[in-house]
Amino acid sequence: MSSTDLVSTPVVLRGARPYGEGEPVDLRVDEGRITAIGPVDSLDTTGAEIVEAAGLIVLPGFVDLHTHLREPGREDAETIDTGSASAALGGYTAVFAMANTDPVADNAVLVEHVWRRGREVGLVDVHPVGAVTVGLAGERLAELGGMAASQAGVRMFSDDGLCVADPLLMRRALEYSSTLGATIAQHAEEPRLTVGAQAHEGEHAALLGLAGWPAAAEESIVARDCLLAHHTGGRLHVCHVSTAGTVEVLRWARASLSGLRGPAASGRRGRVSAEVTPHHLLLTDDRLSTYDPVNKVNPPLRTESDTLALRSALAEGVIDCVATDHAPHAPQDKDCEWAAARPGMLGLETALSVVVETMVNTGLLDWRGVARVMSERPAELVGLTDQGRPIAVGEPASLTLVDPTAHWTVRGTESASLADNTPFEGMRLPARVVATMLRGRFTAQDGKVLG
Ligand SMILES: NC(=O)N[C@@H](CC(=O)O)C(=O)O
Ligand SMILES: [Zn+2]
Ligand SMILES: [Zn+2]
Repeated sequence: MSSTDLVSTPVVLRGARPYGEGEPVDLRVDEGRITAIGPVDSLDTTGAEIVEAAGLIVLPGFVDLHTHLREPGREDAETIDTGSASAALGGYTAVFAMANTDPVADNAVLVEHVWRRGREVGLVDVHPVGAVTVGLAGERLAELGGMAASQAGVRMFSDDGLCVADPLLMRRALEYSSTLGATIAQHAEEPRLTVGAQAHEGEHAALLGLAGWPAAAEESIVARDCLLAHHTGGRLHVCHVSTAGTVEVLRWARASLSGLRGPAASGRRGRVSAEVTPHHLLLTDDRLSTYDPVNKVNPPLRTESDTLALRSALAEGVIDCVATDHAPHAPQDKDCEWAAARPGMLGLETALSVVVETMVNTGLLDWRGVARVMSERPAELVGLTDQGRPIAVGEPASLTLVDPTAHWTVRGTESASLADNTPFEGMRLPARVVATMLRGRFTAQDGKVLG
């Protein structure tokens, strides 16, 4: 039995505001579900642990469609255990673990192993993402059916880290996965346009003499794949959208290719969804001047006008959700010269604060909107039925308590992740996750992980 199945003590959360709206309420949780919601001090507290939550906001637990947990293969950078702890501290109750491990998660045995290990740790639901192609080699399709039918019930496939560049293979992947009700998450990067690329192709890369990664390398693949999704009826999810041009392509695809939007259209005419990372919402390529590889990421940090376009697209729903692309790296892979460093940034513990800084404090999203982009929409995209649910009686108690008035200073060394490659080091950010509850049991409280 996994620790998440243990019967938990009843809890009454006292005085929090669901979605930051209306009057504070008390919310009672028994055996993993919300059993009562009422005015403060109106509920039966018999046998319950009372948790004071005045001034806090309660949201549905966050769902991350894009996490790198590095196990198996790079347990020196992250493990399912440490990555789950980081997720719980960040307010997450479910994460999708990318397949670019060593060995690659391209078969039923491996995805079941990751899934089972996630259950044993029990801090967050770990859903393995299966590779699209065998060994991420981009040559032949992996056994998608076997992974979907395994205990792990894989519902998302991705070669993330690499692009499924061959259009015929991408077509076949979309066709095959649609019969499984699964989604292909594409790392959109035309490899011929990014040979040796080190940074966003623009003014800063030119000044520093770094080989450029042009926006068109992303946009051309996104355009191609939207057409293929339309043609095949497959479900496409675009990973880490980073450019204003990609936003325009998504807008066009949704407006002109009928059937690309909304659950009603899923299945027959194809469907396209997209995510943006917190770092692409906040950071720009002017950070490159320090040559600090902590700023190296794929796709690269872009320009300010890109960040602004990404923010509006997220607010409007052209980009569906926030996904962290939490990419821990061991010190020897980051504390080295720029060209040798691996791309990737930590993200799980800072995601909410960066979303508040870029989306809430700018007036682009309210807390209801935060629930939509960090929990409800990602859960819906992959068909999770017990995550991203309304905060209502009878629903699973997978919840995140947030202090909207807190400020904190990011320190990589204080994170639960094994790695410390946060690009937000030393930044003072707004809002803090105070507690995370997975099916009625606290997984994190006041910055501590509860195992
Ligand atoms: N984002 C990154 O820069 N790196 C990711 C791979 C990826 O998401 O493409 C990683 O696995 O480290
Ligand atoms: Zn990627
Ligand atoms: Zn990734």
